[in-house]
Amino acid sequence: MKARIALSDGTVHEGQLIGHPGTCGGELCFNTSMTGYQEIFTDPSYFGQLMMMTYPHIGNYGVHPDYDEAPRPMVAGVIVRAFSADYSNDQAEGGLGEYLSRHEITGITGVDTRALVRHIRNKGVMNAVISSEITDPDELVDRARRWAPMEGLELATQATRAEAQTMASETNKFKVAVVDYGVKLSILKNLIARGCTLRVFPAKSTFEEITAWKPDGFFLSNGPGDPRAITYTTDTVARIMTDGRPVFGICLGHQLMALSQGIAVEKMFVGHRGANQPVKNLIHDTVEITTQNHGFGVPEAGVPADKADISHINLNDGTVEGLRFRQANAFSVQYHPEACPGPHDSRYLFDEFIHRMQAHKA
Ligand SMILES: NC(=O)CC[C@H](N)C(=O)O
Repeated sequence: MKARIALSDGTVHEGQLIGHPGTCGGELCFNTSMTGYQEIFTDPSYFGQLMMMTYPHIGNYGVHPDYDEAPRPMVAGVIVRAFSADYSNDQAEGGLGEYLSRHEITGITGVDTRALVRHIRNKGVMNAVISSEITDPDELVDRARRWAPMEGLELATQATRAEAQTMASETNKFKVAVVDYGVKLSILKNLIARGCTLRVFPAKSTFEEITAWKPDGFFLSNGPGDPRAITYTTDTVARIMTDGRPVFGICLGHQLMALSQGIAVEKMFVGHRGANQPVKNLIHDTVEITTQNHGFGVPEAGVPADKADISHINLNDGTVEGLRFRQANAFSVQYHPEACPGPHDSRYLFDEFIHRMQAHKA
């Protein structure tokens, strides 16, 4: 079946439907990871976004429940160059096509993704619509134009859990309160593997609700949408930051921590999404290859010296990738140290969080 993708600037490409027949829309992003499509499609930070993979062959190793970062795909839609209906992987428990169909995700294949990625790279990220049912290009472009812009969009309430949940570790060395704005499962697994018993709280939880559990530290998660729109958590984050117990934040969590200290967060031109982004650790003077997924960021000029030190920068464009806060027992990174998918260069950050909780307890 034919499908089309239309961008809000009038660009239209034709291809074939994959997954569920229908119409979907959102911010058109691209990811440069060569593998890991299932982890990417299920990353809750991508809620409300259309995901275009720059790697051309997608689907060829199937799907497996262990690769899920959430119980279902979270992207709004999928764009690929050459979808593979056949797969070959002795672990696979099914094909990507039926997986997308089962979860009612609409996608398009046979699209010149190189041309589309370069287009966005030059013009900046923009909204788009994919459809297998609307054939009129003008109507599709019109729908893309009318789709809600990512700036100002609050999406964490659609990615968080409804109720607090405890996840025990065998050794139970530390109690970590996780504020879930759309947390990736592999982040929780990294904390549990280091002896942390977790209580994962819904995004709207208050400081009192969270601290009643008596955690040894706080973790502020990744998540979708514009961090400046998540105003219901402002008070909670501010009080967590002045509490004294260690705080670690990843991506959206990092952005919320920055905002709580009066540090600005802005929408980026294109953003960083992929498993191959070089980052320099300015404290260790080393380079890490990192996994990233963000469209907002902290501008370097907006980090006052009395508020935070920049600990990491992106080597492609020099943007801020990590902060050590001066007025809080807190550190954060813009990228994803759990790296699912991706190289594990940055997992030392989870160990640092453990060391900080050890030191604070002592
Ligand atoms: N991975 C994330 O937490 C993404 C944070 C935020 N939604 C952004 O796009 O910048």
